[in-house]
Amino acid sequence: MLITLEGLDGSGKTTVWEALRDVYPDAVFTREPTESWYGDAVYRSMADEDADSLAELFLFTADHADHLSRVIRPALAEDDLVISDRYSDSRFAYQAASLEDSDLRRPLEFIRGIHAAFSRPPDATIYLDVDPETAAARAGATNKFERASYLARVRENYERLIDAEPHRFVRVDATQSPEDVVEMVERSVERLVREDGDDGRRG
Ligand SMILES: Nc1ncnc2c1ncn2[C@@H]1O[C@H](COP(=O)(O)OP(=O)(O)O)[C@@H](O)[C@H]1O
Ligand SMILES: Cc1cn([C@H]2C[C@H](O)[C@@H](COP(=O)(O)OP(=O)(O)O)O2)c(=O)[nH]c1=O
Repeated sequence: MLITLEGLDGSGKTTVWEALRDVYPDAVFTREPTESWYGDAVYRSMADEDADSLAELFLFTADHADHLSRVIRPALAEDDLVISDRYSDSRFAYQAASLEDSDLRRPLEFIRGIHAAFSRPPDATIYLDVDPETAAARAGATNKFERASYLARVRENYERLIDAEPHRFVRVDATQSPEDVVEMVERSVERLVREDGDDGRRG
């Protein structure tokens, strides 16, 4: 089963991802951007204010393709629980915001279309919901994506994704204390894993 963690920068994904590691020691914990030369290329582009947004989309997507073949698909073939800190929804939300003012029509649909051809959608996605101002303040604006005005557009895209697939997402109020957020997420993951097991027995 593949569970992804999504949300704005500073929403607390890494904090809950670390906490889940203690609860599920046998699960595969992974993240995007990945730790690979593809991930390095992505970080290089992020550090460049003038990077072309379309080229940047394809760098992130190349990193995802490598992540799928090297980590995600092999782990799922072994029936492992996989928990990824960011995944394809980050591309749909962030790169659609970056490409909003480009010549590209309907960037979010375009990016989803590219992924539909090759990706493996998550079984469930925990969305850590926080306002853009809190997110930017927590993240410390260390990269070009961590500005409140940009994050506001990213958040709108996440809302569109949730509207399109309400059953895949679990929304957690990430303005609560870290302890409360971790507890909510742990309870949600426990339920998702249990329901997945029930399905398996029925199937
Ligand atoms: N619920 C929370 N309330 C307040 N601060 C938080 C909360 N969750 C995380 N933080 C702090 O915000 C910063 C970003 O958290 P992090 O888990 O790295 O978020 P992300 O991975 O989503 O960018 C860190 O300094 C972290 O300690
Ligand atoms: C995976 C992914 C990340 N991003 C952005 C979101 C973050 O600003 C940045 C990841 O940087 P990172 O330092 O890992 O931030 P975080 O801890 O918030 O995940 O890359 C995209 O724009 N598109 C993507 O597909």
